[in-house]
Amino acid sequence: MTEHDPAHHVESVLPPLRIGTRSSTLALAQTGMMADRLAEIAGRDVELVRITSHGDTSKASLASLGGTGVFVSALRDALLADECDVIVHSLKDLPTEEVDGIVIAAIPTREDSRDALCARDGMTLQTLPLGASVGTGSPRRRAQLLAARPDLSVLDIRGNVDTRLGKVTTGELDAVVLATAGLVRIGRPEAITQHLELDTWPCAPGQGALALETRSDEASHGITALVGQIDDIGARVTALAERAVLAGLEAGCAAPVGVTASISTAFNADTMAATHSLRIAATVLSLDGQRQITKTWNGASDHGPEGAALLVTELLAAGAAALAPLGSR
Ligand SMILES: NCc1[nH]cc(CCC(=O)O)c1CC(=O)O
Repeated sequence: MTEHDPAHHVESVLPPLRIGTRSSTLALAQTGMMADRLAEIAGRDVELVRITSHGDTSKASLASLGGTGVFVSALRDALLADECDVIVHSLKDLPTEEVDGIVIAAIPTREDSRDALCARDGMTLQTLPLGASVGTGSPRRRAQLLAARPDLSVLDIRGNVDTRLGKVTTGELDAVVLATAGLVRIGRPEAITQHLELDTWPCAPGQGALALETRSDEASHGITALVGQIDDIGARVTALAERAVLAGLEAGCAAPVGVTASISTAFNADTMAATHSLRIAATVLSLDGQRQITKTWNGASDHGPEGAALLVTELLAAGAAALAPLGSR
């Protein structure tokens, strides 16, 4: 998908649908995929509008800039200013509180939500040498790494997915932990030397899911409905259940919290109907990885918000707030 792909040129009176995106390799890859799908269903031209924020140009740590929210705000400002019609985010980077004038019009089918170890020489968490250096900017991943291997030297890194991978290629680090989804989307799945399984290594809430936002005013209803056609109910239910736990804990994407939701479908021969059950597992870790609390909930897939609320109550009752700085959202 390029900004002016002739394959997507359709004669019509409508101006092109403008899709706002960050300019990182990952953002362009995932927005391009969504642009292709929207062009197909919209029957009209689409164009990408690149939005650069302070977070993309500054070398300061992400935390000092106010977290990943800096990227999100720039996109939302452009959407509200009518510089674009749709914006595409990684759902896990979206703060959990709602914003006036904006709706999540679609959460498309989710990519693999597992984290991945990308180590030199094909190594795994088990085979990395004693004291090996592993890079991550995420407190959750740091805590999970130290829980598995307290001897590791976990280094705080930031930058785009390609920059992070580069630190392993050049020998600066022995390994980095990244999201499988991002690696797949930028076409680098071969860099993965070990998938970290969700039952022992829960992901960030919403990891692997995208969120497409539109304006919620009357005039934008047509666009919201159009974008809504690429919503995936399973992705929405699981990703929003995971985010509800994060919101209930009043935690942000930088908190050492992993939440994984999954749906299983069974056919009931008595009622001749399929039942969809939802499982949510939430873990809060201490920053040093030495302590963790995990709670799980199983129920009907349309009771995700209630399940998430119950988990939050149980986690807090078990002392989650004392275990880790959940922080402000
Ligand atoms: N915070 C950066 C970020 N936001 C979304 C992804 C990956 C793609 C996804 O989770 O959908 C990444 C990179 C990473 O965590 O490795």
